[in-house]
Amino acid sequence: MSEKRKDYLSWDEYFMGVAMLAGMRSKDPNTQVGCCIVSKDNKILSMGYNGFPIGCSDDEFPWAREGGDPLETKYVYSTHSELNAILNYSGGSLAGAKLYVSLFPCNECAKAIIQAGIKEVIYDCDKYADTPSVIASKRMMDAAGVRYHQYHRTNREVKILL
Ligand SMILES: O=c1[nH]c(=O)n([C@H]2C[C@H](O)[C@@H](COP(=O)(O)O)O2)cc1CO
Ligand SMILES: [Zn+2]
Repeated sequence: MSEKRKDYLSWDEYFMGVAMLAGMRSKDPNTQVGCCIVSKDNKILSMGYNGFPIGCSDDEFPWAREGGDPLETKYVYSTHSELNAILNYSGGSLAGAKLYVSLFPCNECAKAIIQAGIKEVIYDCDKYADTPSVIASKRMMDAAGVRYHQYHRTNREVKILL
């Protein structure tokens, strides 16, 4: 009798992989972030990546990180992957859901995560851990009882021919 496959993706690999794939849609030249929101029973509810809002052209709005004029940087225009994933959900409540994201959520996304009732955050990179934004984010999630932990990389390489 043939046995079941052994090298299938774990739930964590699957959802973080989906988050990373969503991030590949980002036009941000410096940081591409992807997010996947999952129900308690492991069903994908929503996805998102960082980009400008609908109607704000990727070709007309600025992607610069710095410069004298803040209005000529991406920061005042880009919607973060986590907020996009929350806003993309049209199915009702996200209460009790888990959120997979390739970069630790900032303080603004933490507010949205908490208010949406999301209870667990699984993140990959935490490259802005020392910034006030991420420190504030962790403080709010700690206070609100949102658990967060880093994704354990398995270093599995996934090859998809597109
Ligand atoms: O939580 C986040 N989610 C998210 O989507 N982003 C996006 C906003 C920007 O487009 C980009 C950050 O750009 P940069 O690393 O160049 O500062 O990542 C940034 C954060 C910050 O942690
Ligand atoms: Zn954010």
